This record gives sequence, structure tokens and C-alpha cells, in this order.
Amino acid sequence: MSIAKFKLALLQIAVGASKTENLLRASRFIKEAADKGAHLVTLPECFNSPYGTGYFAEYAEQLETGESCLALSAAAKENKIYLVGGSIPEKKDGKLYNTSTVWGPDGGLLAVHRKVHLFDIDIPGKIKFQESEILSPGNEFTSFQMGDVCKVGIGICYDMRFAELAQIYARNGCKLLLYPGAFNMTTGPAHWELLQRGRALDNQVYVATASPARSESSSYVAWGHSSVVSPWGEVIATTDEKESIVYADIDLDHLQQIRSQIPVTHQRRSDMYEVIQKKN
Ligand SMILES: O=C(O)CCC(=O)C(=O)O
Repeated sequence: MSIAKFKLALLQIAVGASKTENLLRASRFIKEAADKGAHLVTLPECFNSPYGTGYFAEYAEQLETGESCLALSAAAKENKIYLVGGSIPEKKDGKLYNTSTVWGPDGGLLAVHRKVHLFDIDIPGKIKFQESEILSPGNEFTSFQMGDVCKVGIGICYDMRFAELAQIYARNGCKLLLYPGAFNMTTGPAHWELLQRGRALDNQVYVATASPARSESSSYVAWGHSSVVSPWGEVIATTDEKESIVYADIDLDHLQQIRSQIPVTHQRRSDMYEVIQKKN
């Protein structure tokens, strides 16, 4: 019989200029979450490096040999957990990516997600950010199977704005969508929670986001507020801007009940409209 409930932990850690310290901090928080019974643990976007186009090249690593992936693999194995390694700047074949790695309880690499939608926005007087000046986009959907428990879909931050990605993950059987992210002081209060609730309710899935803790002295000030939203669209666990761990029980029976009570999946009018998946 498969397990219908498991504990998810989101690590809202502070990220500074020292990669070594960031990795040590991540390992310490991972252990704490595992000791508290978390089965799946998620780090924030860009957890090993300050977030900003000026930092990515300097902090970037190759996945196979980089110290961040070695640390993540070891932490997953030591704590016997599934671990979503937030994201790190990755270098590969002369290009840079914003990349999330997923590790199994044996320390093996289960999945790699390269941010598909790069964060390029310009809100005059508020925030301008152009990831595409430095980064290349990934071109693949990424999900992984957590043993016989649950299929999980991965997006990174700006990816959450694209409803189609979430819809395709849900259609492919994902019951939890994880978005390591770092919204900011303009779009955070306006859209962070709303997007999570929208993705969760539309697709009747759990949605979780993991942000770095806020540092007012960083060049990019993160919103924080890592959260978990249920398939009912309700925020079931959240926090403020400070360093913390957010825990939530993911209850797949509850998800199933909601799906049978409000059966939108079967009521779609695919004779009238359709979202098409063009790649794997
Ligand atoms: O979509 C937003 O408002 C923020 C996105 C972001 O910070 C990111 O993709 O890293």
C-alpha cells in the first residue's frame, strides 16, 4: 500500500557572499528538518550564491564536479531524505543556467531542472532584472517520482507565472509542484501568494515555494514568505521574511477527496480547447 501522507520542509535560509558558509548552513538546516521527520526537503533558489546577474559566473559550477552538488548528495544520503537543491548557477558547455537538482535518499541524482522562463522584467522606478543577459533557458519539463509516494513537478521562481507548465505537470500525474524562488519587494507582496494559490486551485495539487530569508543589505532583497498551499487553494503553512523552516503535511487522500468532490479534470472541454506539450 502506498503512503498517503508525508512531511515536507522548506528551508528559508539566509544566503551570503561565502559559498562555503552557504553550503554549511544548508547542510545544518537539512539535518534539522530531517531530524524533525521531513521526508522531502527543499532549499531556496540560488542558495549557494547571492542572487544577481553579476554573481552567476563567479559562483557557477559544473553539476558533476561542483562542491554544491557533492554537498547536496551527501546531505540527502546522510539524512535519508529526498532533497530538492533549490537552485544554483550552473556552467555547462560554455553556457550558464539557473539549475535545480533533486537527490534521493541514497545520494543519487534523480532530476535536473534548468529554469525554463528567465526572469526578465522592467517595472520603472521599482525593479529591472534581466537574467537573459547572462543565463540561458532550460528546455525541459522536470518531475521526479518520490518512491511510491508521489510524483513531484519542479519549476524555478519565474516559472511559476506560467500556468501552462503547472497544468502539464498536473496532467502528467504530479500532485505536488515545488518552486524554489526569490520574489522581491515589489512583486512579492503583490503576486507570490496569489500565484501559488492559483496554480494549486486550478490544478488541484499542492504547491510549495522556498525563498531565501530577506537580507536588507543584499543587492536583491528577497520577499521570503516560503509557503505551502493545499489543492483547496488554502495556505496551510507559511512564514515571514526571517530565517526559518516551514513544515507541512502533504495529504494525498485530501487531494483525492477534493478532486472527486469538484471533478474539474474530467469536466474539461477538450473538444473546445487544449494545452499542448511540445517537448518532454
Ligand atoms: O516573477 C517575479 O516577480 C520574480 C521572479 C524571480 O525573482 C525569479 O525568477 O528569480
